[in-house]
Parts: sequence; structure tokens; C-alpha cells
Amino acid sequence: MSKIKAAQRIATKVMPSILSGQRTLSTSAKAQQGVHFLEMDVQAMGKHCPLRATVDGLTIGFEHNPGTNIQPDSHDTEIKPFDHVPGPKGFPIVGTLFDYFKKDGLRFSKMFEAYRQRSLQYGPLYKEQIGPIQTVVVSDPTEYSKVLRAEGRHPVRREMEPMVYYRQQKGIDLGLVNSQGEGWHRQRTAVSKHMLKLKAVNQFSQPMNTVAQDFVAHLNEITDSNNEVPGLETEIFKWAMESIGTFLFEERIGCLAKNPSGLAQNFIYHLQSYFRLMQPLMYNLPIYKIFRTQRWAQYEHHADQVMRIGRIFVDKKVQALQEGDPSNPPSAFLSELLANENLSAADVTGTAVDLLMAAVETTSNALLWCLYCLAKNPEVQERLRREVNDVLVPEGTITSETLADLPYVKAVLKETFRMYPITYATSRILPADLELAGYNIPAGSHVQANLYGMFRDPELFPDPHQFRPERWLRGNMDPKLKSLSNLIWGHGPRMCIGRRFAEMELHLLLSKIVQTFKLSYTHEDVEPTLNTVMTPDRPLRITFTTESGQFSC
Ligand code: HEM
Repeated sequence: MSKIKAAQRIATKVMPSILSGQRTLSTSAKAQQGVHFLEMDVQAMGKHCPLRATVDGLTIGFEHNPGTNIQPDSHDTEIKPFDHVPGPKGFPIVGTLFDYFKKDGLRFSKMFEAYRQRSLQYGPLYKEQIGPIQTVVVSDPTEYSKVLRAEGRHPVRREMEPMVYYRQQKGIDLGLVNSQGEGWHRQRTAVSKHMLKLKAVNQFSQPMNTVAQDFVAHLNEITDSNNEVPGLETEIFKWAMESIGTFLFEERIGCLAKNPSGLAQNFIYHLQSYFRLMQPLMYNLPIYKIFRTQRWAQYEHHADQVMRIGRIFVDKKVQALQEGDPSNPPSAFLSELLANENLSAADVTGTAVDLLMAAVETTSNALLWCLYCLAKNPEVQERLRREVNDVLVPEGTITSETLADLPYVKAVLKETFRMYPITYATSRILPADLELAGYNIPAGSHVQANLYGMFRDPELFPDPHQFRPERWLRGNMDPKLKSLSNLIWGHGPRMCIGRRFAEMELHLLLSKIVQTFKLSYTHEDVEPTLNTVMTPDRPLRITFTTESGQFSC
């Protein structure tokens, strides 16, 4: 039996009976005719269906939705019902899941491209049910801005279901990324004043500069005879880990040392595998909740290791703080969280491990894409180098004040995110009914901004496939597009809490790298793929050469 047929059989025959506890249905012939044969059983499953999730009192996830192709009529001012939102037709329960398994069809690893293609076909607002996820995808910035205005005090983002299920099984706090409502607000308030204020992040500019400087020296040491860096991705992961360590623990983790800490290397290895496996688990039917699938077993193994090692880092520091160990200097961030009476010790550990996990994968992939774009665009690189050299003496410290004089550095990062938005869609679950593009979208709907689609839309960004940081310079930029570019960090009270930190470390390292190396790329083009965040689909073989062939850092 082919993989698709086997999956269809599970979905149409086995799953309903497992999920509803009812008899197995013999329905495959009807399924192929697209008859909505499971309607009765679906309704009977009601809110007990394990494929549905309830978040902050709103039910999200599976909904029986036949799909329609009706296009919105711009002359019709009446708000049309949700059923009329255009979108691909799917089967009951599985929706359009099989479209993602067809030969030459859409792929989970290319969801950003699937969203782009669907929006070209169905317009600026469409809906789709992919396995357990029903989503409304918006590709018009003005329409998505309505979602921003409606998100309320406790915005709800769809949980990362495998992550939540794992933590629930193990009795671990959900952490900042996945908690909701008051619990989320409590953790968020405690952390945000340390992370979102420029002044707070600026205090770490000196140690972050030192890490960047060390990383540049490290790169120089490990370039091979072709001036390429074998395993560049892992080396950049080390930098990201070392950098967040200076903030969370105010000490060096040792990733860039001659003999790097085995613990840190293991953390990196397990974290990479953890994110790679999460992508297919998020979109497939959560069969892992019923059978312990092989993929789930692997994911669980890596998650166990990430949590174990993450906790070792955090607990070591917490213990040193509690014991007043003079050889282990205190971390202001952790000390203050521990002193916060609204947070339990488990909250503090959960949050610190979350930050560690969120920081490494995101910033390292952002940097990889940035280096790739620069290596492919020598004129941009040269302009960037000129700007940095005019402002910064080699080994100079970059602070937020220095960065005010480096607009092109910022523009390069923005343009990288436009070309390769590592978070290709940002989302909310609606707290109340909302009109979008002339349709009524009911409370509880999962609405996503199709960032990749919008960033590659020639009407918004002329020559969208060209890397042109100039678009983002003052005077050239449409203010509406500026706010669109900010969506890479999410929005409102729940936007990325690491934004200030990430921008600072990326601007800083980018500046140091172009001051030291000329980057070039002579191999075949790299394509984006999803390992939860957008990553290059093959090892990046960038050439790093120094001006004189001599390293002078
Ligand atoms: C290139 C770097 C990064 C990008 C593009 C990025 C992007 C995002 C996005 C889009 C969200 C969802 C926001 C929303 O729903 O409105 C998010 C949430 C989050 N990010 Fe980042 N992020 C980055 C780096 C970091 C770093 C360095 C940290 C930690 C130091 C971090 C920690 C978090 C946390 C904890 C959340 C959950 C916040 C909450 O739900 O309250 N991120 N990030």
C-alpha cells in the first residue's frame, strides 16, 4: 500500500473510530467521491475529539469544513459568512493533508511556498484545513492590521502542539512560548522589563561584543584550505548559544573555546534535531497522542536531552546564586526572576530554558541567511563595509548609540528577513468575531499573516527576488511597509521578547564580520526549507577571505 493510501486509510477508516470510540467505518469509496460521510461522527466527537484544542476558552483546531472557491466580491458591502471564505476543498478530518504528500505536490518543509501559491490562487484571504489545523491566511497588510488592533491584553498564539503535549506528559511548566491567559501574562511581565528595554539590553553590549570578536577569531581559525568553514551552521549555533549565555547567566558557556564544553555541543545537536522533527509533527494528524510513532519517539528523545541540559545550565546558576558562590558571579536576570514572588522556581527554570531554546535556532539561522545574501551580493557587501569602517574602529564596541549611525547595517538585516523570513507567518487566535476582507471570521479562528507571500509580492516590493537593502533606508521606504517588516517579530503585547537582544547581537556580529572578511559564494543556489524556522536546505559553503590574506582581529 502506498504511503498516501495508508494515511488515507488511517484518516478515513481507523482514526474516526479511535477518536470517537465508535465502530470502524467502511467509507473509502465515498471518501474518494468527496462525500461528507463522516459528518455524523464528527459532530458526535464534539469537543471530546483529541484533535481539537482549547486555548483560553476558545476552541481551535479541527472543524468540519467543506471548503469553497467563491471569490470575494469587492462591490458587495455586506459581510459574507465564514463558509464563503475561499479555499481549497479537503476531506473531512484530514482536510487537504494529502496535498502535502503528493509527488511534486506541496510540502510541509515548504509551507511558506504553499501559502504563497494558495494566496495567488484564492486571493488575499483564504481558509484551509490541513490535518488538525484550520487556518485563515491573510496576504494583505491592511487586512492583517485589523487582527493587530483586535488582539486584546492577553493575545493568544496557536500553541506548538508537540511541545505542549510533550511538556504535559512530563509534567513540565509550559513556559512563556506556550502558556496562555493570566499565566502567560505573569511570566511575560516579569521577563519583559529585562529584555524589551533598550537600556537593559545595552548593558550587555560589552560582553556581546566580546563574544562577536571571539567568534570572528574562531571563524578565522577554522577556515579550511578553500577558505570555507566546514559545518558553518553548527559553528554559528555555538556563537548564538554563547551570546545568549552572556545574557542569561552572565558567564561564558565555553562554546568557542579550543575544547568546547561537551554539554554545550550536545545541547546544540539535540536542539537542531528537535526543531527539525517538530515541523512535520505540527502539521500531521497528532497520531502520536494515540500511538508512540517513531518520529515522536525521536522527538521525545531530543526534547528530553534539550530539557535536561538546559536545566543543568540554569540550575547550576540558580544554585550558585542561592549559595552565594563567589567563584560564580550572579546573573542579574535570573536573580530578579527568582526574587519575583509571582514566579515559582519551576516558572523561572521553564522560562530560562525557553529563552535558551528560542534564542539559538532563530538568531543563528538569521545570521546564516544574512551571510548568504551578502556573499551573493558583493556591491551590497562593499557598501556595508564602507559604512561600518567609517563609524567603527576595528575591535570597537557597538552599542545602540553606535547603531544609530549604521542605517545600512539595519537595512541589510531587514532585507534578509524580507527574502528569508525565518518565521514565515505570524498568527493570532481571534478573541472575538472580526471582519476581514469582507468576511466574518468567527472568534477562535486561527488567522495567519502570510509574511513570505507578502514579502515576495511584486506589488508591495518591486523586483522581490533581488536583495536590495536600500528599500529600507529613510526616504526610500513606504511607512506601511516598515510596519510590515516589523511583523517578522510578531506584534503587540505578545511580540518576540528577544527582539532587542537578537537585533543587537546580529547587527553587532554582522558589522564585525564584514570588517574582517570578504564573503563570496560560488556554489549552486541555496533554497529555504523549514525546520520549524526557515533554514538553508544544504550546508552553506561561504568563502571567508581577509583583505590581505592576513587575519588582523
Ligand atoms: C532572528 C531572531 C528572532 C526572530 C525572527 C523571532 C521571532 C519571533 C516571533 C515571530 C515570535 C512570535 C511573536 C508573536 O506571536 O507576536 C517570537 C516569540 C518569542 N521569541 Fe523570538 N525571535 C527571534 C529571536 C529570539 C530570541 C533571541 C529570544 C530569546 C532571547 C526569543 C524569545 C522568544 C520568546 C520567549 C517568544 C514567546 C513570547 C511570548 O509568547 O510572550 N526570540 N519570536
